[in-house]
Amino acid sequence: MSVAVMSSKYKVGLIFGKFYPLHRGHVYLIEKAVSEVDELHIFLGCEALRDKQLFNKSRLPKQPQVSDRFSWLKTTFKDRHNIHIHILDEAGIDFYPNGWQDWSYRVKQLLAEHKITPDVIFTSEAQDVKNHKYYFGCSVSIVDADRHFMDISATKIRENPYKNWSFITQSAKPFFVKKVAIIGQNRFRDLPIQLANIYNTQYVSNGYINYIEREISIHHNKRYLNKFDYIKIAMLHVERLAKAVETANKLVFTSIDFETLARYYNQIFEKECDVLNALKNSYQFDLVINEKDLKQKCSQLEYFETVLKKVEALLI
Ligand SMILES: NC(=O)c1ccc[n+]([C@@H]2O[C@H](COP(=O)([O-])OP(=O)(O)OC[C@H]3O[C@@H](n4cnc5c(N)ncnc54)[C@H](O)[C@@H]3O)[C@@H](O)[C@H]2O)c1
Repeated sequence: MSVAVMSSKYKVGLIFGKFYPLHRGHVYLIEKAVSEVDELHIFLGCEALRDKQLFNKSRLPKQPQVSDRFSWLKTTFKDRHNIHIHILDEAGIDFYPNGWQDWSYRVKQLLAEHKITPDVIFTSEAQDVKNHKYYFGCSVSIVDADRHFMDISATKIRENPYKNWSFITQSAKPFFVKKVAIIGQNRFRDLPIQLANIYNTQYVSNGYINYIEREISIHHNKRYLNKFDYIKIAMLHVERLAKAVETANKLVFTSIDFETLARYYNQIFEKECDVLNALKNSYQFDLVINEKDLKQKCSQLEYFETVLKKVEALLI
């Protein structure tokens, strides 16, 4: 039995965007567009000064680089073989909407380079239709101009990524996840687990901590962990954190940071460890709370409330 091959409305479609950051409204536009074309080309527009300005105006915890934005698109559409992603360097062109002529010229150069002849441009910006038609001479298809289907914009996400978390694509979320280390002993040790439960997210455990603390407190001659074990423990922790970030809900919690680990090493072996020191300086936690830095003689509830307040402040 032969299967009828459905023909697309258009052969080649284009989409332009900054994807700063990539959200589900963009994905809706792209998936809807690709159902009307044989091949879809997405152009990720980059302009260093504009991108920096957008970041400065935003409440994003760190600036997404071109490589991040490219990788969000690549990851999201990794199984969509007729979606092609290109980087469009917009350097030196007046910012939208003042540079249409130069901008379209730059786009046309890139299209020629890749031998792309567009039949249609997809956008949700009704005000751009006239210019797209004029400069590219092809059809323009408007998708959900009023954002009925996915009521979100990248501006809103930049203003508050945590409030708009559900709109950020799964591929982009790890970039925004904040890492929190809550360090302490006894009942303080439960706090990162409690918070992970409250925030419906991941706790990254490290079963070696109890061991290490025993080695510090009991000064016997026999050591169970050698210097290399410490490096292995640190690397394992980096790996576990990275894995947790992949599926975390805004935050990940753990009970050790690398500064503490380097200090323990120092105490035990009475020397510095270059690997742990490098990790301590390069690995960024967004919040580290150490029991010893908090007011002493607090009740468990007071500790809980103090720490919770600090964590809440990360998501504002
Ligand atoms: N320099 C110029 O004069 C000029 C002119 C035209 C275009 N441009 C460039 O084109 C790019 C346009 O980027 P942008 O700001 O539109 O990017 P964007 O990343 O905000 O949006 C990308 C696309 O997704 C659509 N979209 C956004 N939210 C949506 C939602 N909720 N539902 C459905 N669709 C949604 C937008 O309409 C756009 O078509 C930029 O790189 C800009 O510099 C520049």
